[in-house]
Amino acid sequence: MSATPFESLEKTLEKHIPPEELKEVKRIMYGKDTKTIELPQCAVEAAAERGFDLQGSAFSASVEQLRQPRIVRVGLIQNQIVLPTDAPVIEQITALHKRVGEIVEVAAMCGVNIICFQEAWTMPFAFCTREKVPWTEFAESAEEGQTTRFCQELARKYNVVVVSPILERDEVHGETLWNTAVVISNSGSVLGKTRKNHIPRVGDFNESTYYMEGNTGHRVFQTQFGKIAVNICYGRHHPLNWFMYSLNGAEIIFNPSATVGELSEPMWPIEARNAAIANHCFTCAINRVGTEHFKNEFTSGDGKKAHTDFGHFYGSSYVAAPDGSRTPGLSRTRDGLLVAEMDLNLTRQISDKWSFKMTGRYEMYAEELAKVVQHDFKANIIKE
Ligand SMILES: NC(=O)NCCC(=O)O
Repeated sequence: MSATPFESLEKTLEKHIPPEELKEVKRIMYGKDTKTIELPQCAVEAAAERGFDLQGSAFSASVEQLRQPRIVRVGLIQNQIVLPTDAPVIEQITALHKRVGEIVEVAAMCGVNIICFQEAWTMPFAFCTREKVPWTEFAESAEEGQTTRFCQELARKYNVVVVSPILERDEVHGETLWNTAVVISNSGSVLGKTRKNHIPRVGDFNESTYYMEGNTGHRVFQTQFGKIAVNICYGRHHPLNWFMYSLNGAEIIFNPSATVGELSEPMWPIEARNAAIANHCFTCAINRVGTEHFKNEFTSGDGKKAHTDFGHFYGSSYVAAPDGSRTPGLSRTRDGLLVAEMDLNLTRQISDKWSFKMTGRYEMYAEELAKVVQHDFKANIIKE
């Protein structure tokens, strides 16, 4: 990182563009303006004291004659690891529980109903190393692990749905490891789990060393606050992955991620936002923050010199709405909590306007895709 870190795109635009032009720039780049939510003073003070970025934005929707608004507040948490990566495993996990717990407390002050953490939130993103030890020791049972028990307490205490993405150890199936999001109801019970479908094979993201492609399909969780799904990290590059969650009825799709500036930053503001537009739903993109250093050097066979860090995880978590609008992003460099208020009625309102689900030619795609996946498929190219 440079000496003066680039804090966020929004801050730079606000600093350099005159107000009248800024309005137009934002209209084109960010869509219909979101409203800043006035958050309680106690939350603002706690965030300042605890050293994290706190932002609140609300999306607007039309008032309908036959349905009441369905207002939901979601909370997105992005954070750095707390201890060095060579600290004892249990101490690293406990320190992360403590840090995220104090941010969740502020989310509760802000009236958040559903909260989601970043991908593999209880550990450093050690998958770059390809070392098994001690990283596999961070894996836990989705149903009974200490992290799930911790989240159950949070859910009960604050009446909040918790989406907790962890490295899962599946003892029932021969200790298989998975990249899993556990969904905990606001009652405190484990509603279920959903696994990452797509494993990256790019740069230092050597994740296939650790866990397998998910086998839970595109399940959607009916919560008290709406129907939610979780498309974990690399799944955001796969439009059909978002699409399938949406076909199963997801109104909000969370995308807990871990990705670095050099690899994906220009794609970040586009992909989840495009998914919200294409699927008439809300999407929540969450990325971790900071640079994580490892004891042993590693390479990824890409010609780069051996190194001990992944690069900078750029945070910038945001929420996008089906009308194409989006919130400003959280900081690129600091821990943060983004509170976004939405009326879920907007999903149907935009669906009625643009009708992508009606105009999509699914039967034609299904027929053609069935042929494409055959080993003897021949591309449909007409030649002279
Ligand atoms: N964690 C993960 O899947 N990262 C892959 C890199 C990216 O998707 O930008």
